[in-house]
Amino acid sequence: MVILFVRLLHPEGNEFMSGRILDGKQIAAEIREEVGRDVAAFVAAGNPAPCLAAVLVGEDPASQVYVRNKARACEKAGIEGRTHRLAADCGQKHLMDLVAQLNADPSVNGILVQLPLPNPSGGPSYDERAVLDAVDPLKDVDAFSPINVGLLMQGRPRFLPCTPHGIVQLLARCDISVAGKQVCVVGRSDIVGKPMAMMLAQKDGTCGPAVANATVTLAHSRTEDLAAVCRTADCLIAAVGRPEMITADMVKPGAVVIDVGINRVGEKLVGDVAYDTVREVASAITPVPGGVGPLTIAMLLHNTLMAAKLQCAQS
Ligand SMILES: Nc1nc2c(c(=O)[nH]1)N[C@@H](CN(C=O)c1ccc(C(=O)N[C@@H](CCC(=O)O)C(=O)O)cc1)CN2
Repeated sequence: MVILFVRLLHPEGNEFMSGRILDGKQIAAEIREEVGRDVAAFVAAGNPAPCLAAVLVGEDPASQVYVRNKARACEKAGIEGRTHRLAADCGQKHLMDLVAQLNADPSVNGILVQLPLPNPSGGPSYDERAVLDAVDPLKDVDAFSPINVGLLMQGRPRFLPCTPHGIVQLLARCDISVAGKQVCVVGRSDIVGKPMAMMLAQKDGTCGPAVANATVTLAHSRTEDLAAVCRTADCLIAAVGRPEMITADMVKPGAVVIDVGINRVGEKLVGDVAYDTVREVASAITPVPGGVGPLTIAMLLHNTLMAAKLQCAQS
């Protein structure tokens, strides 16, 4: 892992550090290699290669990239990746039928439905919740089904949602402990914000490596004086989907800043954090691209192998 650690002199004379860059891409590569080795051992023990079915509805360019990258990552790790492409206007029933078919197919270990589902003008709208509810919890490698969300909530998770799990791995592998510390998660989405807050507040070891026991604040668009709330955080996790919304004045000096945002601004990809200026205040920060994003895919591979092992143990 490349760690940049540069000492600078502030124009006003205070010495401070430019934050260490947390290289998610490198850590994701390490995890993918580990999963690849575990897959090889699983297959060498006489099991079929794990199989992940990805369902892509419509032609959203970003979703196409993510699904393609997931298929490539599967292939490299020795996992069979199957992509099911449906037209944007295929309709709820068609999509539900495909999920039911994948649930029933014993050769499929993991199922994911790429989000967001399209919302074509004049076309059918989708009940996303109903689709995610329909995925067999034992194949739910995104951990979006109510059973898996409930198990996490109760502190006995089966699968961990990929992006928050990636962040936990990143912190652990960079030797950053949040135990007893103030963590502020900005954004209350079902995919990132809510499960992230839950995972960091759990007891040690509940969610993998010992990145837990934090005192968590879950902030959102209605939080009063968001800047002041953010400034209380030793670790600030931004998952709001608004380009460069977290500015340096919202960050406590020395805080660890994790940027989950991936926003396209013209040709450029930017996070939810104003990287250049926040880096001057933070002790460590994830870049965009190359931070949290790659970890999402690495943890999906991890979950797919786990699903294959679970199903193997049950048969
Ligand atoms: N079913 C799911 N849908 C979505 C999820 C998810 O976990 N499950 N998360 C996001 C999209 N996503 C994975 O699906 C994802 C997003 C970004 C990256 C990534 O590696 N980003 C790169 C930049 C890539 C680019 O050029 O766009 C980076 O940050 O370095 C991976 C996966 C929403 N939907």
